[in-house]
Amino acid sequence: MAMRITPSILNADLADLAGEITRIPSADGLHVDVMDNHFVPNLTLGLPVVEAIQRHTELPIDVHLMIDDADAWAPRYADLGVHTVTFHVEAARAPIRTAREIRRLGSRASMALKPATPIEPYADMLTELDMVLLMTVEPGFGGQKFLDLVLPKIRRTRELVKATGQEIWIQVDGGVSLETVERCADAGADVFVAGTAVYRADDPDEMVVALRDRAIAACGH
Ligand SMILES: O=C(CO)[C@H](O)[C@H](O)COP(=O)(O)O
Ligand SMILES: [Fe+2]
Repeated sequence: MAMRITPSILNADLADLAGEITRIPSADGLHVDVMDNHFVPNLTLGLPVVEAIQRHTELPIDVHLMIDDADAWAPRYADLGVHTVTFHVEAARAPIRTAREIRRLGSRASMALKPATPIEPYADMLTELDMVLLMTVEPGFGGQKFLDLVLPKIRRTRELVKATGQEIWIQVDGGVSLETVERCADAGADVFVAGTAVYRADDPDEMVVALRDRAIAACGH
């Protein structure tokens, strides 16, 4: 199973995004955190900035929407032509329709769950998704401590994904580092967001490679 590292630019120098992106050529994608100060108590960036980032990178862009009214906003990001659009199920009124709309517009559809949101109620809609994002911190801020209590949900999600017979990626986001990446990979994750670990490293690209190597070594599924 391929292991992918998608660094978050949340803790990069936001005034020099173009420069920061060139520091991680080995990344498998670029994770962009969109926050609206309603769904989470923090405000970052939106459509115009994502559109501008697209002009500066060949990396697949993975947009993580932490915003209310996900049904209305997610298709607008897919419309930009980004690789993946992730919306939070807690912010969606019609997650199946929204996932289908993202796919219809040509992006991969992904749904995120906060740490306390169970996966079981969504088992039957997994086939509508290309990726599930399991938050390993409460969304809103970079640099938080990894929540081990999410590990059983990662395992359960891997079982449910296996049962579909489809290739649905499982992404973890929050507190992923050299210390925690193995636990996530062993539990069944195959896409890893790392913000602080990558952008606070002396050599961010070396860290991307090191995280991927550890994930591959620990892959227990
Ligand atoms: O979605 C997020 C926060 O809500 C970020 O992607 C995440 O926190 C990455 O930062 P770090 O690796 O520092 O935890
Ligand atoms: Fe994120």
